[in-house]
Amino acid sequence: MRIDIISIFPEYFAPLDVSLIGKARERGILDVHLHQLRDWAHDVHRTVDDTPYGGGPGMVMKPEPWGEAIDAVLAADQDARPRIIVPTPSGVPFTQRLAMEYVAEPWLLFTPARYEGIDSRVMAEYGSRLCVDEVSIGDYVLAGGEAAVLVMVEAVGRLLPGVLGNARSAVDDSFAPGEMENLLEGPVYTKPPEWRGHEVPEILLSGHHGKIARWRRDEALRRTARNRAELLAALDPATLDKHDRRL
Ligand SMILES: COC(=O)COc1cccc(COC(=O)c2cn[nH]c2)c1
Repeated sequence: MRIDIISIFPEYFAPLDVSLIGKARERGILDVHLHQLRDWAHDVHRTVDDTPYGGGPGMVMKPEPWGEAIDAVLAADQDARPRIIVPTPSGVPFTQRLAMEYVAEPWLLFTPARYEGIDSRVMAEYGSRLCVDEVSIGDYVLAGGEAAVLVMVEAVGRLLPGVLGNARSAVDDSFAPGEMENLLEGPVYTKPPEWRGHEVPEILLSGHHGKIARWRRDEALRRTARNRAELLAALDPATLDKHDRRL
């Protein structure tokens, strides 16, 4: 998978050199290209923003530098087209399901904005011939989209085959489509069996896999009811067996 990121703070993406994503890059599973937006701002001050038409607070990112930067990225591979992802509070929710859709894409282009956002004509220009997604990682406003890009690259990158290693499959994730979809992970434990007077739930030491699976689902349902009751409402009743309904 190829990922391109255009930003006025490319140094913000140093974390993509370490840990899981860093290793995936070393192993050639992931190919990340960073671009400094100001390289396409040709005035002496390399200006990328200006005051908003219609008035209002803050500044808007000018269309010209973005247009030239995106054109330059697209020119990197004439035979392919990237999916463009714009982090914004006004976007569709970023979910595990969307991450699974993105991991199937051969090429992603992230365009994190600063200030009040990018002149809307930029995405209109590319939306006519490419897939342009405005995506939100949550209902809050950041100073820029760079942190949102880090979140999405990690959520997508960890799903790439070979990144998590055989010990761990992303299929078992919370929110992953299927049995655990719309359920939060329950508690997890490891050695020692007793720590500062706290014991590991007996069932987990029993080796009885059927009962352990049942206990884990119960704990997932309880935690979901406590922290995200609205997700329970989204649960397909057909997937709730009589035991669940009793909870
Ligand atoms: C076309 O879209 C744009 O121009 C982007 O506009 C903005 C405006 C303000 C802040 C941001 C950065 O993203 C977030 O704050 C964000 C993403 N997810 N949750 C919060 C982006």
